[in-house]
Amino acid sequence: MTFQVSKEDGLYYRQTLFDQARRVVIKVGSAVLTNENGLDYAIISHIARQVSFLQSTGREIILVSSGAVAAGRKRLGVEKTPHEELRIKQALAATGQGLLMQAYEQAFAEYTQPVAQVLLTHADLSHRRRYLNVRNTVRTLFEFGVVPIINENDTVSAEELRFSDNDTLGALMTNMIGADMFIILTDVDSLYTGHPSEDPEACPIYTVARITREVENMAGHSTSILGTGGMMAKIRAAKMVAASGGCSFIGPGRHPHILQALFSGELVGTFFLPTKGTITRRKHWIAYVLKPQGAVVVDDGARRALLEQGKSLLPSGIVEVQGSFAVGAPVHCLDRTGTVIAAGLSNYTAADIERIKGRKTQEIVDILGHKDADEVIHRDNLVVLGSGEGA
Ligand SMILES: Nc1ncnc2c1ncn2[C@@H]1O[C@H](COP(=O)(O)OP(=O)(O)O)[C@@H](O)[C@H]1O
Ligand SMILES: N[C@@H](CCC(=O)OP(=O)(O)O)C(=O)O
Repeated sequence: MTFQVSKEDGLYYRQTLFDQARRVVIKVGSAVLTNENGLDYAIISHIARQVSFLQSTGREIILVSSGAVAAGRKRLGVEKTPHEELRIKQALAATGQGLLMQAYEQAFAEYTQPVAQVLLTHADLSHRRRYLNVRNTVRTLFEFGVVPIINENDTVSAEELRFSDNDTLGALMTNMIGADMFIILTDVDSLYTGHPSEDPEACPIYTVARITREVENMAGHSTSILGTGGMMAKIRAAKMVAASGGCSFIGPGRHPHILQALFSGELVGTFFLPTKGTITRRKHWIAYVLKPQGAVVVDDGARRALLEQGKSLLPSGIVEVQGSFAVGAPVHCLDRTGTVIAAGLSNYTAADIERIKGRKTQEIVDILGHKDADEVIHRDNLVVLGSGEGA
């Protein structure tokens, strides 16, 4: 299996990279934080102890915590239904978030560790200024020695503008603050080769060197009873972090000493190494934070130019435009099979691309009566996402 490294190499990477990690994002799932009685105070207390210890070693820690909906559900006695309305979830989150923070405040107080609540919506990260504001606040909290506890602001997040899960939110925070490590604590010991409760032959993976299609396919669609994102969201999140040069870990959040075990280099859970040839934070923001407002389908020549030659996208390589978008909008580039191969910011509106697609750069002025740029997407604003062949 090409995506893995040997146990010995994996151990070496863990010891070195955990030792070097100064900024760490730790995401804890609902499946870890809650039990049949609501919030699991014993687990929250273990997390507070371990995070306070890491903080005392001079590291800066962000906690991304789920659990508001699950805690609110228990508090109000609302049973989970298959297609629960968003407004119900939002009301449960509003009820549970206070309980969650109260539990953290108390648990961290044992270690005189101050904490802060930060609730975010996707819109907060997709506007560059708001994104920078959040980053400044988090940095200031670090200066004060505070552990920020982040969750999605579920009460105001509209369905189409959600992060979709806290694994994604955690990966975006990791990149935003330039953390070296993203730790995902969940209710399984590690990533398994197949869904552990459906595939009796599934075995644990220790180190993933590269997140290939094979690795992505290991994740089953289902989540635990309480979770939202499932393993698929965790692998996607690890891929985002790897692309900007960080490491990720997926492991058992109920293990009372999991963070100590990890930082002393024990072989637990699944460790994802950074990908070589990483992208800048700005490009990461373009590719992963912004939601695409449309797409352009490119021909085989343009596909090669983007994937193999690091070129900009010219109108001549475009065969189709999808959606309606304005100048500067984030768009996806698809190959002829419909696979997303790149993301970027468009220099032209969808309507203008419709008119100049397949035409030479020199013809743009004659067709549109103006020319804002030679390229539809300049390579400075373009991020290659994969070849669609196991990348
Ligand atoms: N290949 C796999 N390896 C491990 N767990 C998997 C796999 N595929 C699917 N899962 C499921 O993912 C669940 C963890 O995700 P989730 O329920 O969203 O937890 P959390 O609340 O921690 O985010 C596990 O309980 C398991 O049911
Ligand atoms: N924001 C939601 C959690 C959403 C979520 O991603 O949950 P999970 O899959 O348990 O990490 C809450 O606080 O309940």
